[in-house]
Amino acid sequence: MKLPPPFKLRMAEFLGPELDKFIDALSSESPVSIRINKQKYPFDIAYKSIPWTQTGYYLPSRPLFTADPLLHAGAYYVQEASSMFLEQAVMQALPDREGLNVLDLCAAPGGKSTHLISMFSNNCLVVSNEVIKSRVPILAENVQKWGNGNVVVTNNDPKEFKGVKSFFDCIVVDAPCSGEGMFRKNVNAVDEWSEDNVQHCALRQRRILADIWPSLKDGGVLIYSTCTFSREENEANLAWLCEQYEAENVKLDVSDNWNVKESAYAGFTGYRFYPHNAEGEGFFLAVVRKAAKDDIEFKFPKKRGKSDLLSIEDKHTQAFKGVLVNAEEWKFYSKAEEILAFPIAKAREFEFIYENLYVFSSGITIGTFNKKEFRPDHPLALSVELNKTFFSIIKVDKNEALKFLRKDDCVFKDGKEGWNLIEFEGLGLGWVKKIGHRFNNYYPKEWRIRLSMDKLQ
Ligand SMILES: C[S@@+](CC[C@H](N)C(=O)[O-])C[C@H]1O[C@@H](n2cnc3c(N)ncnc32)[C@H](O)[C@@H]1O
Repeated sequence: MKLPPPFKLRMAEFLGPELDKFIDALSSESPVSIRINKQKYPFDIAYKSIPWTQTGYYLPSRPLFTADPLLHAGAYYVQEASSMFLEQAVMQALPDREGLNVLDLCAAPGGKSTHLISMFSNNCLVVSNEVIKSRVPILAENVQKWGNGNVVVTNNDPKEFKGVKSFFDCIVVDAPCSGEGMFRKNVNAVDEWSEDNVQHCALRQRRILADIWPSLKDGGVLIYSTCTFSREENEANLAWLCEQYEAENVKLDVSDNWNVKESAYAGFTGYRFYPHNAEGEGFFLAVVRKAAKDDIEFKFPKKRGKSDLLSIEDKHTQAFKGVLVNAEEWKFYSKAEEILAFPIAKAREFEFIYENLYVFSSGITIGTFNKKEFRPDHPLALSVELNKTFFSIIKVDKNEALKFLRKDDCVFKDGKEGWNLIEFEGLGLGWVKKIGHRFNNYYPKEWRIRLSMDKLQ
């Protein structure tokens, strides 16, 4: 790999005699790793575990992930190992995770969001935001596959969070960066690297931090990460943040065996992953806590904003309430034709997000009533809250699952007239509607597998 000389000089400053090892590591194979969705796949995993997370594993080689129906069912997420260190920041800085409001500000394609969702249960609200419109659908897809209903996917610029002041207990800023830590995985990042770009990224990151800071509650935690090594984009930005605002640096306990490097700069401590030390790509993470003032209770504004969300009175929910297990813990809403559900525990917060931000998808979309017929929505099939006794189930093998996921015409031995859930190894994949001998495949066309069956087998 031909590295830009000024980049090498910068790395020599950090690494000294270890520079050659670092450069050698950039020419070695990247580890392949996945993070398991324990709510969907609670089984023992035979692979080597990633030490800084309870649900991450290294695979011995890279399989054709597209050909695994379990990936499409949301049983796991393919994610770079270092970035799973987010779990340590959350677990250590927020040991009590009850009733919190959480924001993942730079969320697409959803690696950190799906990880956060696994750490914050239904009495918490998770807002998963992405500013770039074209990247929002893949984020929503990954969140929906993960299957939890306490999540709102939004499409807003950080400065548009102005109306959501002092609301979040935790904000994750996985900032757009110069990508030095991804040189091994993405050689284009090497060509795009320049000193100017590092400065440009650092300034953009400061803008993002300054824009979102007012949305963090007093005493709240901001977790900042990048996949780059430059000090300007990492410690220096956070030292600047603590200088500008009232915030303190939170230190984490890191085991020596993980080979994560604690870095100190201008009195600020962060955690660095170098590919020749830790088993993963280059990564940086640091945590700050906003100074706690006397009154840390968030109060909803008296005047409500506008929203297209209408709550459905309880007496009108009987026809579809049974589709969720523990339906009494969910509040039902209509949005245009659609019925959706959100945990009652966070219903007011959920409505507040609708009143203030541009919501792309949210909660569990249950379905629509068309000419009095209930038509289930795709996310319901993927939901961990689905009450399977409500539906007829067609269990499929791998071959049938792949055909279904390709949106091919399918014929099944079983199945009742009407809606049937397609299930692979106990996990919902989507819906078919049986009409006479025909099965209409309702897998979303934008999500379908595009590889041919012979390439998948
Ligand atoms: C490092 S990636 C996020 C990866 C994601 N957190 C994950 O774990 O899958 C940074 C994200 O920031 C978004 N982004 C780009 N410019 C931005 C800006 N000015 N403000 C906020 N986010 C931005 C990018 O579109 C990208 O999705």
